[in-house]
Amino acid sequence: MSYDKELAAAKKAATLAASLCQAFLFLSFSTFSLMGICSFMHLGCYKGSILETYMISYIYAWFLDMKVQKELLKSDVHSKSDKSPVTVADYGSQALVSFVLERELPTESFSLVAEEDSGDLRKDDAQETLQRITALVNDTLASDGSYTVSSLTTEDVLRAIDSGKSEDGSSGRHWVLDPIDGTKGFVRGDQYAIALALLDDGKVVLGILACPNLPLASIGSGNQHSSHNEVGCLFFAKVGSGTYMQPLDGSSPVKVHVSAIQNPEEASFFESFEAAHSQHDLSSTIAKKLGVKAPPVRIDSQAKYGALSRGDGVIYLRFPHKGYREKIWDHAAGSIVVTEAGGVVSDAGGKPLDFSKGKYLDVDTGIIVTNKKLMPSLLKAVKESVEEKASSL
Ligand SMILES: Nc1ncnc2c1ncn2[C@@H]1O[C@H](COP(=O)(O)O)[C@@H](OP(=O)(O)O)[C@H]1O
Ligand SMILES: [Mg+2]
Ligand SMILES: [Mg+2]
Ligand SMILES: [Mg+2]
Repeated sequence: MSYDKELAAAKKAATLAASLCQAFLFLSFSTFSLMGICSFMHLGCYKGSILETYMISYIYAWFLDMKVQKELLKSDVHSKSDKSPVTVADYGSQALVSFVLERELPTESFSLVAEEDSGDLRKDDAQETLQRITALVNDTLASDGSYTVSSLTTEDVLRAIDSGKSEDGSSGRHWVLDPIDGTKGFVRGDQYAIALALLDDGKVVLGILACPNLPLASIGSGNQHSSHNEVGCLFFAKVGSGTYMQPLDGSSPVKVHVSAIQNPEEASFFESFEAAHSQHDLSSTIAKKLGVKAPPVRIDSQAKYGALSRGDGVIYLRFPHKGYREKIWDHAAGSIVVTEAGGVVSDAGGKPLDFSKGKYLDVDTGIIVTNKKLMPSLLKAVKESVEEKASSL
């Protein structure tokens, strides 16, 4: 099975969803830039040329932005029943990916296991939000121009969000989508990813990670905010064919490989930015035991898998706090991106991840990722550290 058609469709869907997300952030920024200009002129500062005024206003607006961007985004950030955040862009991205996959693969039956659903958007008080989502989807489709569709209605968008809705991944083909992975990072202006994978009979056969804020250059030394770096990476992997990375603007892909570092003293490791998502103290004990010298590189989302697949770091450690159950959309795309680049992804007991059991991914204690050479010593350090932590409680 080649999965070439599916890969092309998935790349297109994830790339368009990435544009939607960036447009959402840009619009948020522009709204406040405009407010900045208006406030500046209102304050009676209009004395020089139009250009000068514009430039000074822009700087003024930029300062204003820095202060209020979080406030602005709050109006488009909602809280789900589990208290986790979801934004207008999460829903828009899911609707768009679902729309593009169905358009590009009309002859295939469509089954989608995705993070979001339309439940909250069907409530009376969500109508304004639903309209903003619909406008964002329509604007993205219009600026892409590939599909001759009249504008989608709010009902079309609700239908697209729930289209193919499925929880069963044990047999047949199922798309697995996280429309924005790392929503907290997205809202903060940090890393996030659109993560899309295809399961065939319970196995991940292709995966895409669109990481709009990830520098094209290595973030190995933790320079994810470097202003010299161009950003926007698309990672893609197909079973048996390796992993590639290309700029999100569409330039040529290059094949990537995990780092070959075997000496932990030269290795750096990734973990979640959010301490609530992973036990940082446990990772630190493991790293020390292993002999890792570098401090952790903490970034949001499956951008960690992407960065590891191209050798920016050597290890990714994820140990959710007790009671949390991992979901397949948080790891399906990332895991194939790393394994096709030569890495290994397992739970803390060394078992491969099993994506065939529906939306949950039940793992022993946590998820660990590294290259083949380092995995045995990492597993040993993990086992000892987990036992030590358990006996100290
Ligand atoms: N208490 C918790 N423990 C572990 N993971 C959690 C968590 N709460 C939320 N998450 C998951 O962590 C993901 C982000 O991963 P990371 O910490 O690597 O950035 C979230 O994805 P979403 O942002 O798609 O909801 C969410 O699924
Ligand atoms: Mg979420
Ligand atoms: Mg996620
Ligand atoms: Mg998400």
